[in-house]
Amino acid sequence: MTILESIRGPRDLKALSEAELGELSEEIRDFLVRAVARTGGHLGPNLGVVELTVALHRVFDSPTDRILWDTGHQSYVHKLLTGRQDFSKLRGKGGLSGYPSREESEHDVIENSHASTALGWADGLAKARDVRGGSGHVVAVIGDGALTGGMAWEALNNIAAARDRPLIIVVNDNERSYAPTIGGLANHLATLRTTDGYEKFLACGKEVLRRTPVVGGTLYESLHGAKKGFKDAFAPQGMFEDLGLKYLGPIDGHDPRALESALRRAQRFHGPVLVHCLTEKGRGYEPALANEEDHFHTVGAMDPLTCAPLAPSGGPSWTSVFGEEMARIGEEREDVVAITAAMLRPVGLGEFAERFPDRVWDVGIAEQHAAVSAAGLATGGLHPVVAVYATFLNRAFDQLLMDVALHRCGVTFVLDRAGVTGVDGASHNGMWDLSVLQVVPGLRIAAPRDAAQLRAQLREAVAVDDAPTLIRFPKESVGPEIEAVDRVGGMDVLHRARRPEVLFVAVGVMAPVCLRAAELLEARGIGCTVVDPRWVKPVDPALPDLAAAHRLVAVVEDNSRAAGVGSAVSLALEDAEVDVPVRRFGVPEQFLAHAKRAEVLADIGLTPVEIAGRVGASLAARERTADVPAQRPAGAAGTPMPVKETTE
Ligand SMILES: Cc1ncc(C[n+]2csc(CCOP(=O)(O)OP(=O)(O)O)c2C)c(N)n1
Ligand SMILES: CC(=O)[C@@H](O)[C@H](O)COP(=O)(O)O
Ligand SMILES: [Mg+2]
Repeated sequence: MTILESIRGPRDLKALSEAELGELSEEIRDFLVRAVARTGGHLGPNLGVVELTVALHRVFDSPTDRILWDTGHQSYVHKLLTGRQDFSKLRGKGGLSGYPSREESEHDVIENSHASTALGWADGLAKARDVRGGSGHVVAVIGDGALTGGMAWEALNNIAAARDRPLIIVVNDNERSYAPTIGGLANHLATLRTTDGYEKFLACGKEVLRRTPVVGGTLYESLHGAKKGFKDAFAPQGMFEDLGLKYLGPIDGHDPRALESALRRAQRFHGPVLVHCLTEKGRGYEPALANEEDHFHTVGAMDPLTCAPLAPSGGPSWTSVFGEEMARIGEEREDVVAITAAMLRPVGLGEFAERFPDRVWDVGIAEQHAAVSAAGLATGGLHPVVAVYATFLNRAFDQLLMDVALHRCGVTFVLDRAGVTGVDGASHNGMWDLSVLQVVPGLRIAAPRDAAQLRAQLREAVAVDDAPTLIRFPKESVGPEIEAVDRVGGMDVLHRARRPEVLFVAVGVMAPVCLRAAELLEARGIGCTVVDPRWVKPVDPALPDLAAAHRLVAVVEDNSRAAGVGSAVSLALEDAEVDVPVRRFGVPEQFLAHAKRAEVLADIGLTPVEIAGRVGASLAARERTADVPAQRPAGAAGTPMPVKETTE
């Protein structure tokens, strides 16, 4: 049995010797490379926190002491040490989540993978402990990237003010988000890193004094008092201390003894203390360290030796189509600029940045700032494109509403990973944008059905300079192009029956799903029209009249059913006094467990068979209550037959 296999919980760590700790770190790294190469996941971040996580669980007593993980993608080692060593289905249906999960363990607190929240959680937990007269430490581990998020500073402002409230912040400083972390904070952390000499000098001085009893002790106390002045002279006053936090560091985040010593010092401190740990993302795995792009922040399933992907890529991604078109637009329009929130390459801005380095900004993990800065850029005469993952735009809603839209700024938001993403679990699905953003006056939203539409709609969007525009597309490979057979208003008609009864409004990538559902219904004698509105907000003025020529409207969107495009279509028909029922198909108002995108879509019924079955049943139900049954050829499916299960 390996040492790792003998670890059933954090208690089993306490008795390990220094040599065993070294062996355990090696076993954990070996395990991570093999397991994550099999399933895909966050390899680089977890390789960087092996010794740190072991030290945390040796010094503190989780779950009495609360250990919080910011963003949570670096919690695999924490899971290994808290009784969860079956990584065979990591991020897969029924397997371990890729983030902390309360359902999995009492050691887990923050489940969402949205960065920069851990310090806020820590502030609240520490206050609750004190108000309730509780005990136990609150320890928040936050990355240098997550520390660039505004919420972290809102929390720091509160934490630092409570000089007598014990709270431990561990900064996991590996100098990277995906790419090297940007900004003044990163520069400041770099300055602090250079005070390493001060810490070593201090440690060495203490060692000498420790060995000279009595005199040494007295001398130590007097020197201790002088230490602050000494530190000022020899080490820059970190802004953390200026804020009122005790600063310990920089600490070698891969040295168990240094880590434990610093954490025990922090433990004894009767106020907020920040432990600045220096770690290496991807440590111990050469291919990760050599990967300049992101040190294997996230990897797909791959051969651990060659790093060759195990699954063949399914063709060009939406991200790559966006990135290529952005670069072409950048050539033609020198007023078009771009903003990323620490995800330049993941959102597809790599090529644009290479060609126009002065026209792209990485603002750190700061989506709110990205939106407000874009309002400034637009007002300054440029056309900014803000590229983020859909789920992360949630936190910039007010800035989009009150800074961009209120001032009618020509800003284009591009949401990658819109709709169900799947393996990253509940907090990563981009399933809220089409609902939340419905209420933004003047905002125009497009949902492309294929690559050609993405290119066209992106160009249409950047041509708008007096209102915000937004384009959203999913995390998957781009499907085959779907030609329109007609056009009604601004909408593409993708299919039209001779005697149409059902109008499918297909939002973006739901077009092929709607076309297949229409096929299944027509096999039962129910004629369908399928339209792709292209721009889903505002609802196309021609849609109510088109709907009026049908008996039922089915709106299908890869977004929450609540208050999405379906609701907007209902409102548009109501306003036009068109009394045709609308069935809304989308994502239920639930937090969806992690699984592959296709598995989740099947589980929530966003498949052609399910949709066709439910549309057919709807029609039948209306037939039963209608005065005059629809005239259909014999054998039509006015009387719904169970839709035979076909593999879609
Ligand atoms: C609000 C938000 N925006 C973007 C992301 C995407 N994201 C996940 S991890 C990461 C980088 C985190 O860097 P850091 O905090 O330094 O942690 P590390 O991976 O270096 O350990 C980003 C940008 C996110 N999780 N949350
Ligand atoms: C933790 C985080 O938010 C990102 O690393 C995310 O997991 C990446 O998602 P993709 O793999 O879809 O790029
Ligand atoms: Mg980092």
